[in-house]
Amino acid sequence: KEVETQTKLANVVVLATGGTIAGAGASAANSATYQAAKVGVEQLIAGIPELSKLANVRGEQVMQIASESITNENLLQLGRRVAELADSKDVDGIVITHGTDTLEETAYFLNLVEKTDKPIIVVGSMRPGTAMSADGMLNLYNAVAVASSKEAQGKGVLVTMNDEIQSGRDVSKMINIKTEAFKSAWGPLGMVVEGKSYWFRLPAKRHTMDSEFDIKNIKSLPDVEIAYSYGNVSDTAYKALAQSGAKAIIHAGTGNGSVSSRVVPALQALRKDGVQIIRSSHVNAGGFVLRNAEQPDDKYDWVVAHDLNPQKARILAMVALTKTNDSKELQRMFWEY
Ligand SMILES: NC(=O)C[C@H](N)C(=O)O
Repeated sequence: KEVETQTKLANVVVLATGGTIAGAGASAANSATYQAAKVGVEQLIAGIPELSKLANVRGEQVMQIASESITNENLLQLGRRVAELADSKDVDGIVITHGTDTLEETAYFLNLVEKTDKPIIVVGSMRPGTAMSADGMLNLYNAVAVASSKEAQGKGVLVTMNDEIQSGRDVSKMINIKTEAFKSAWGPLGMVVEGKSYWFRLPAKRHTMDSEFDIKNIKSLPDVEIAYSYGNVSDTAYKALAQSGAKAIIHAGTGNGSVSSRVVPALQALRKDGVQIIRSSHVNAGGFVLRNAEQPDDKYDWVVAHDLNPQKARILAMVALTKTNDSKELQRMFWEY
């Protein structure tokens, strides 16, 4: 009987990349002062014996970094390893432990480029494992639970933080320090409680199997940069980014992705020089930028990021630019993904 149940367990691989979930502080009182990316994947898994009841879990250390330092090369390396594992008959689900600072970027990237129905869950923590009320253990337990469940198949890349199942496309780190840091403007997809998932909605945007992008065809990612807007902003950053070789600039705009009259002429000139201009918004709870509202995008040949925040817009722009440099095609992609 025992053996029979064992063989029915799903095979889940935990790919560890670092972050606070692998962090360690000097004392249990250090919930905010600690070093990220210290604990290895074997120790993370061994720290949660209950995982063995959910799945056959094995770990791989892909990198060991704080996620603010992740590079495009790191993204590609991780994406390729995920694709290899997803192609393997012996793997049913993949969990990626990750720092929370850029977790939303990695989750969205994988959501765009991984051609698989198998569950891919990205997870992190707000407190290191050495702190009182550390959240990593439960977040990881929940990630393995979702990764080993049939219901998670075909729902795109998911994020399990604070008992919630979020779409990797929509979710964003909205606050630091607090454990309820990850939110989506459109709400979570479900909840995980005691290792069981409860679903309430599905992602509406194209992802994974339904995506036109494939990590296997992406050799490198083009340089896409973000410029932040505010009162009294100048065009210096925009020009400097273009000069350093940016193929597209994400305008992290105020409000509806509005552009200061001091910056508009520079952006018109950069577009004429071939740089793609993509208007996003840095409002905290989720922007909503529409074409030709605030600025005549049709006339200037600019693109709008719609509800994607600047850092997610950068991810889609990089992936999209591997296929096309046509602004109309880029805009289509920004509506569909
Ligand atoms: N909570 C965290 O994981 C923050 C950390 N700086 C990281 O992203 O790696």
